[in-house]
Amino acid sequence: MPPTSSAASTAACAAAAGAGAAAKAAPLSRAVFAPRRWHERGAANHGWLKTFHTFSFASYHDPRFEDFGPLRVLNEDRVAPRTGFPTHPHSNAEIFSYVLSGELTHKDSLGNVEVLKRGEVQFTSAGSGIRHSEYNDHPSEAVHFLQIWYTPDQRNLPPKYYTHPQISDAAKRDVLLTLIRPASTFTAQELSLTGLLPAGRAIPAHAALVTRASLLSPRAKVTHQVGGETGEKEGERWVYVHLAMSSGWKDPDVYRAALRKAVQGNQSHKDRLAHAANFLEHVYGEAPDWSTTAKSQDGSEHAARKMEKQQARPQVTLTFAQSIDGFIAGPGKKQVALSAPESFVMTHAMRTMHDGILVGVGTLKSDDPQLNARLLNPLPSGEAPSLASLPRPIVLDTSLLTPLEAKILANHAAGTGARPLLVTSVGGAHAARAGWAERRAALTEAGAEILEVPSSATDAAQLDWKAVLAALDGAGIKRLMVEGGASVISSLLCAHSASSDEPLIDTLIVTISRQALGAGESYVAPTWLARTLLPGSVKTSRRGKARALLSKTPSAEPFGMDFVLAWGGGAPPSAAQATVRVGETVLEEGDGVFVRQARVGETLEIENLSARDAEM
Ligand SMILES: NC(=O)C1=CN([C@@H]2O[C@H](COP(=O)(O)OP(=O)(O)OC[C@H]3O[C@@H](n4cnc5c(N)ncnc54)[C@H](OP(=O)(O)O)[C@@H]3O)[C@@H](O)[C@H]2O)C=CC1
Ligand SMILES: Nc1nc(O)c(N)c(N[C@@H]2O[C@H](COP(=O)(O)O)[C@@H](O)[C@H]2O)n1
Repeated sequence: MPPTSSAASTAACAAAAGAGAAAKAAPLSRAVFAPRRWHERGAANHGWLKTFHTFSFASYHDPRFEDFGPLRVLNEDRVAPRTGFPTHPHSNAEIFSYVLSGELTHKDSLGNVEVLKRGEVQFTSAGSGIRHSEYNDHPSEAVHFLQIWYTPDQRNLPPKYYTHPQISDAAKRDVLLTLIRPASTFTAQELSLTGLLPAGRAIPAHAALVTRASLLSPRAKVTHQVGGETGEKEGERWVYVHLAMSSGWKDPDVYRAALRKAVQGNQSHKDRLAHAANFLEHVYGEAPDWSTTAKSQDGSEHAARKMEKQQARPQVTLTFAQSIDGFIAGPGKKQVALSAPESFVMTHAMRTMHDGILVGVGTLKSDDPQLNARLLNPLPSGEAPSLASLPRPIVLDTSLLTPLEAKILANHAAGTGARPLLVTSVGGAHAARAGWAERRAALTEAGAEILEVPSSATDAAQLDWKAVLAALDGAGIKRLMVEGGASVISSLLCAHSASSDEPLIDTLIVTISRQALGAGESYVAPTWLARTLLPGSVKTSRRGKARALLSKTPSAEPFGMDFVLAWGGGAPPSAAQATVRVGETVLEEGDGVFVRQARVGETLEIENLSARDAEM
């Protein structure tokens, strides 16, 4: 039976913390988030048992991950049919099993025998000592469950055992259901109960922690109020959120091997193409189409999305490569290959997803680029990218100074490149300059199309971005990739930022090279970059919509020695795997996140970004 929606476990763990005034239901102000990625957790595949360990456990040992407050173990286990953990002892641990799918048979030295199914929880306070076994007696179905251990704050307590009546999915849907609370928050009469608890009653733990579960519907949000379950007034708490791997087991060895190849430069050309296509599909929600008939069919999906937004402009991707110290070219605007070979392939793959690639005339003169997709050759089909799949080179060139011998013109004349489009200003100072009309005629003769648009109202020397985009849209450019250089990137970012209600950039993709240039051409001051791009800047921003794109956590992907960061893109929410946002951290299935320095009274928002249920 396929795992359907199940529950996710949110473990909120108490920490000794300094005092501070209680905030009133405000978002976390100074909390520190540290993701624990699924493929970085300890993992073992014993055949009968597939397991992930958040903390050191069994043969997995990492001194950085021993515990988190009283939270000592968080294992996500899949046990094959008719196998399990034979009888073994425990003492001074509180053990919580949470079944996501399948059946788990528990037997212990206190005489308890129980077959736990989805939605059933079981808690053993091992105290001075118990022995138990956990078995999957089902003939054909694996059991998938979380096992979580807490370290009690008292040693050698009398052993105790608790279960719940089955908790339905409906009871956990779109709420944070409290399963465990500190024993100190129960009455003596409540504490005297053991075994099967009344429906809805939380389980007491001998530790300062609260454990909650949720089944979040697509796009639903829940809010965890820090310290809200224990009535505290002030101080700091720690929170751990774990997103269960409900849509199926993922093999960490396969993932790590692919990652190693990607970062060590061991990818074959085919691997590089596949890696680039996967990444772009993740960002845009569609993979590049390299069939010979691709491109210039007006990208129906993009056109549809555009119509939804009623924009008279193309979908815009701004992309560039920068050194680790923030330069996009060397001193004197000398062209530098900052991108690793792997990310160059990704950039060329991205080019084939756009109708036009735009640069300023500065770049055209200094780099003489081709703006084609030659690095994709050969495609998986064995062929070179077809002429029909190539984007049109576009140059912002108000004075029409594009050299007649530019490669983009030569390629077009030779039948190996799409027709260049030169964007110039209509009338005005540029057209009045000596030789403008002659250059216009010569460039047209050389095969270029000339597009005239008004100059910027605020800066007569520059073209107005809204006018440029509208004109390109009219010329059939429905998807535009802006590559640079320094002045163009800077002016587009400024225009985007200034245009609060009608942002101009839909997707931002930045290749961060590990090279440091020390000096060179930067497109913008690093502090401005940080203010504009970094998550959190939205808080201080008065430019809501425009900055909204840039204030989200970007996707990050290694390409050889580079990291590529992508904001926006518009991929539809995935239905294959759950993805949730915890504060500003995005988790995929099997990931967790440590949240430190959350203050009592503050709120942590968790949102399901995917098109399937998320279980925490
Ligand atoms: N690392 C990377 O990813 C990339 C790096 N680069 C590097 O960038 C450098 C070139 O940058 P730069 O010299 O600034 O040249 P640009 O390519 O940014 O071109 C700037 C010129 O474009 C014209 N222009 C017209 N309208 C506008 C507008 N609205 N905004 C900005 N420019 C406009 C202007 O010329 P006019 O008034 O005559 O029309 C302007 O001088 C090169 O060293 C190149 O190697 C380039 C691309 C990518
Ligand atoms: N992605 C990327 N990485 C770099 O390191 C770069 N220097 C650039 N530069 C851009 O690519 C153009 C060259 O294009 P062709 O290979 O000739 O097609 C260059 O002009 C910049 O726009 N990009």
